[in-house]
Amino acid sequence: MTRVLVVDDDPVQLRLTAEIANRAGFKPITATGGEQALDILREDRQLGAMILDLVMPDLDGMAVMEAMRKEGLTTPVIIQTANASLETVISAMRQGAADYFVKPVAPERLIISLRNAMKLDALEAAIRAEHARRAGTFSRKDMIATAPSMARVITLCAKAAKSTIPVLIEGETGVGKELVARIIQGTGERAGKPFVTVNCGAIPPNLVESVLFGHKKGAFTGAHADQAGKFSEAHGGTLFLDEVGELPLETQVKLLRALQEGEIEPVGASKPEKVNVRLISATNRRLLNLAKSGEFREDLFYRLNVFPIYVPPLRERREDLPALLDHFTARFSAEAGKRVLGASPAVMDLLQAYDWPGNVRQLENAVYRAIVLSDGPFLETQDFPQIVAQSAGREEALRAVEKVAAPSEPVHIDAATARPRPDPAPAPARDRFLSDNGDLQPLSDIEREAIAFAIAHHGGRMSRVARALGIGRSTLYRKLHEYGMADGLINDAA
Ligand SMILES: Nc1ncnc2c1ncn2[C@@H]1O[C@H](COP(=O)(O)OP(=O)(O)OP(=O)(O)O)[C@@H](O)[C@H]1O
Repeated sequence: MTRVLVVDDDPVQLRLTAEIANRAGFKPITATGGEQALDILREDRQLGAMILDLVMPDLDGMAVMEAMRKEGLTTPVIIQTANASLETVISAMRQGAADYFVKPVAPERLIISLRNAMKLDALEAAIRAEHARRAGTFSRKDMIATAPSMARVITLCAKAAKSTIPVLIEGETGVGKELVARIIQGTGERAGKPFVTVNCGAIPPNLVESVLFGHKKGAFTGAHADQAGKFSEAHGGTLFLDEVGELPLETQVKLLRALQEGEIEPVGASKPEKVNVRLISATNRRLLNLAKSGEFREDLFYRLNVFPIYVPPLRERREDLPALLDHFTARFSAEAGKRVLGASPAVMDLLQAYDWPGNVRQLENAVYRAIVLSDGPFLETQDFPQIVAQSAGREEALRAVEKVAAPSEPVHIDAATARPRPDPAPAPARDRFLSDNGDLQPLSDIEREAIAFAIAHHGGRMSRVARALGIGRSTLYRKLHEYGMADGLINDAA
C-alpha cells in the first residue's frame, strides 16, 4: 500500500486529510511539524507523496521544501494552504510543488491530486532511467527493489561495482538480470563507457565465435571485410553475456582463453589482440548444474562465477508489485497518450495472487496491454484478461487436484536445468496470416485460403459457401476463376 505523508499542525485538519487518504487506499503517515516531516522524509525514501501545510510554527512548508531541495529528497509535494494568496502559490510551485489546494479540500480533488503527483513522479523516474540507460549511468534508484529479498542483491551490486572482477547473475527469465548488470556498470568506474549486450542463446552456433571475437576478411565464405566482434566493441567498458549457459563448448574454450590472457583471436586472424573488458554474465539455468552434467566447462564456470548474484523471482518479492505497477502504468500511459491514474484495488489483489512465471517482464507486458485496453482513469481487472484467465485456470486446476499432495509450482531456476541440451526450440505455431518465412501473406492468398476452407467445410455446396463468406454467388464464381480453382469444383447443390 502506497504511503502518503500528511503534515499539518492542526490536529483536526490532520486527521481529516489522513482519513481521506486512507479511504482512497493509501497508508497515511502523519507529522505535526516541518522538522518531524523532514525526519520521516529522510528515513522513508519510498513515500508516494506528501501533503504539506504551508503555515506551521516550527519549520513552515516553504522551509521544508527548501530543505528537501538541498538534501535531494524527491518525494512529490502537494501544498495545502488556508489562504490562497497567488504569491504563496507561485513560490510553492517554483520550489517544485506538484499541486496545491485551499483548505478545506473536497476529497475527490485531493485524491486526484495525489494520483497525479505520483504518476508524474513515476514518469520522471522512468525518463531518468531511460537517460541513465543511454548514458550508461544506471544506478540503484533506477531499480524498484524495496522487498527484503532484494536487499542482498542491492548490497552485492554495490560491492561488485567497486571492482572489475567477473560477475555471474543468476535468476529466472525476466527478473531484471540485465538491469542489475547495468547498475553494476553504471555505478562503477566504467560508468558511461560502452555496455555491450550479447544474448548467447539467440546466435546460431556457427556464428557465435565470429560475433564475440570478430573475423578477418576471407575467413569464411561471405566474410568480405574485417569485422570487429562484441569483445572489441566493449573495449574499455563492460560485456554482458546473457544466457551464457547456451554457449557452444568450442566457444567456451575461446572465452576461457580471453578471460585468462586478456586477449582474443578473431576468426581467421594470425595473431591475438589485447582487449580490456569487464565481463558480466547471466543465466536462467543454474550454471553449476550445467557444469556438473558436463554441458558447461567447469574451468570456465569457476572463472565466471567469481562473484555470484542471485536475483529472486517476482513471486518471492511481491512487496515490489505496487511500485512496479505504478512505474509501468506511468510510463505506458504517457507513451499511449492516455490519462490512466492507477489501478483499482481489485487489480492489485489479482496481481498479488498471481505467480508471475515470466517475472517483471511479464508484468511489464501485462501492464502495457492493460493500458491499451483501458478506457477509464483506473486499470480494472478486465484490462488484464490473460492474468484473469490464467488465475481462473489455476484455481480450477488446483480444485481438480485438491487431493494430490504435489504442489503446483511454477518453473524454478533449479528445475530449469533438467532440460536436455541442446534444447530444440519447438517450431512456432504458424500464424494463418504469415507465410513460412514470417512475412505477411498477400490479401489474395488469404482470400484464396478462406474460400478453399469454406468449400471444404460446406462440402462444395456453392450457395452455402457464398452465404457463409458473405458474398454473392456470381462473385464467388468470379473469384474461383480468378484463383484457378473453378475446375471440377463447381457443384451448385444447395
Ligand atoms: N526492479 C525493476 N525495476 C524496474 N524495472 C524492472 C525491474 N526489473 C526488471 N525491470 C524491467 O523488466 C524488463 C526485464 O528485465 P531484464 O531484461 O533486466 O530481465 P532479465 O532477467 O535480464 O531477462 P532475460 O532472462 O529474459 O534476459 C526490463 O524492461 C526491465 O527494465
